[in-house]
Amino acid sequence: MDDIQLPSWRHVFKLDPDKEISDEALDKVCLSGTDAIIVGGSSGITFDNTVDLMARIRRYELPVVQEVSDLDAVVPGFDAYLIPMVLNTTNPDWLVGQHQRAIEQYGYMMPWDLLIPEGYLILNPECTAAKVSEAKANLTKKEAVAYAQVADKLMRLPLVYVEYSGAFGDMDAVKAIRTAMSQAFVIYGGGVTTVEQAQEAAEAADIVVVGNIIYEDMAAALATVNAVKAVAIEDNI
Ligand SMILES: CC(C)=CCC/C(C)=C/CC/C(C)=C/CC/C(C)=C/CC/C(C)=C/CC/C(C)=C/CC/C(C)=C/COP(=O)(O)OP(=O)(O)O
Ligand SMILES: O=P(O)(O)OC[C@@H](O)CO
Ligand SMILES: [Mg+2]
Repeated sequence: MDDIQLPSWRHVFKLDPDKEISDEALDKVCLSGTDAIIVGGSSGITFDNTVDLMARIRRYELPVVQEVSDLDAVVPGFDAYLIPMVLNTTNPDWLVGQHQRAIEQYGYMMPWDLLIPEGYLILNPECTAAKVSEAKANLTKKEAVAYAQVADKLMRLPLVYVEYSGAFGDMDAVKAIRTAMSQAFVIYGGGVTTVEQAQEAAEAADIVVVGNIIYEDMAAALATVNAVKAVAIEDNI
């Protein structure tokens, strides 16, 4: 984690291997001033489409990390691997089950130093990740904060990812989660499409992730970089 200086990240683009992106568009994303690229998605992720995207991003200097959502699509060569553990899943397979099988399968070849576990809190019941991981995503603010505290204070995970993929979330809830953390950084992702939303998210979370808008409106996506970085956030931990 030290090697990729994740605590200094403020803005990150998430690229989906299952979606087409032209070389020209990728150039804009990678030279945008964002702090890093996350490669991941919740469906249609394969080894081949992930290798292809990683190789194209590797031409640039910025860090590139894979968010693992399918064991068959783990690709060597990323700077680090984000490992989601879905805190509010109703099926332990998405919390520790697949993880146990992955560790058993990789054995001594597991690059432990490159793994960054993230307590994944999915708060948009309509998003693919919620459906895939059987998450109970309709939570009150109090319930959401308590889940995040499980990750931070009991599991001591370095990251809590508040996921609203596809919809702009409740920034009061994100702020309350961040305030309740003792050591975990809070990543926010979901529905950031405008400068105003980027600013609001940057006031609430340590790191803001921007995904879908890249494929819909490149200018709007690029504008989120400076919008996030212009917001100073006080150290929380
Ligand atoms: C030699 C070498 C490099 C080895 C690597 C070894 C390695 C890294 C092994 C993996 C270790 C490990 C413990 C893996 C865990 C495996 C695993 C599959 C865990 C479960 C992941 C999980 C909980 C998936 C559920 C869905 C989810 C939360 C996905 C991630 C989030 C995401 C990308 C959401 C956004 O998706 P998107 O497609 O944008 O969604 P929309 O449709 O809503 O836009
Ligand atoms: O695609 P969007 O809605 O921007 O969300 C970003 C990210 O949190 C998805 O995992
Ligand atoms: Mg997406």
